[in-house]
Amino acid sequence: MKRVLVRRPGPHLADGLVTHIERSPVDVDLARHQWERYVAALLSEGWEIIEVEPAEDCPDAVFVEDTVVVLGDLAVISRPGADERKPETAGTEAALAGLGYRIARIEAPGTLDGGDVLKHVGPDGTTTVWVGLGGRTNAAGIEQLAAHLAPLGAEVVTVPTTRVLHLKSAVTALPDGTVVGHEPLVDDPATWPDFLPVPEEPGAHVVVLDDTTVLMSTSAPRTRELFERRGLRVVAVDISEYEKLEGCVTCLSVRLRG
Ligand SMILES: NC(=O)NCCC[C@H](N)C(=O)O
Repeated sequence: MKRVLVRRPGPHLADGLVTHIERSPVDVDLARHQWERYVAALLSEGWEIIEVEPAEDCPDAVFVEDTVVVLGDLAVISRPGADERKPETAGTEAALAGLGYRIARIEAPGTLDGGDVLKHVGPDGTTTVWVGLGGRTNAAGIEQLAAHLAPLGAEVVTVPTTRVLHLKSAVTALPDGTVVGHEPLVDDPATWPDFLPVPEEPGAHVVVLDDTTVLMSTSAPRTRELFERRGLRVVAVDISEYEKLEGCVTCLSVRLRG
């Protein structure tokens, strides 16, 4: 079963947080249209869409990835590092509890954003979870996540993240586990022995749709070519209005597998 959580953008999207880049005006109507296209791309790739109830007072709620870490039958509800985003988690918890997931929570003083969590299941079935320690996620949050995931056999590895908002703003993984990133934004590429540098910052962000297909932004055409030369099929979507808010393709959804 391939299901994916998404959350419709609200009316205050343009007021979303911006930390590492200059603020530029967001066209909310265009952003709505881009979100519909993003969801349509997932649907046409065979994913069942599950909408989390909108959180209209939270400008950044569309970045649903930050509110949860899902592994197996467990949903660890995050405690976002930015106070403005803390109310977003209730809707995500309700949606996942409704789908039958076991619920655990990151508690104070821990903070953790789902965008800091990169998971990979190796060919031998071992799960590695790299977690960015930086602006939004603290050591207590990582310790709690590790304790929640340990019974599921996952190994949690802390990765200092200072140059971008979240670990997954810097690196993501291709279907074969190769970790890709735009080197100037990666604190220590040597963390991953098979690190693959990509020529564009948005090229660092992929959503794995199946063993040979990735979803990525149209704003990284040279990286797209690089991936296609490696034999990957690429589905590209324009998410310019979300990129102005330091969002990327990964943060607009949470894939639920199995
Ligand atoms: N996982 C992600 O990359 N999330 C992007 C969140 C962007 C939002 N404007 C924020 O600063 O929280």
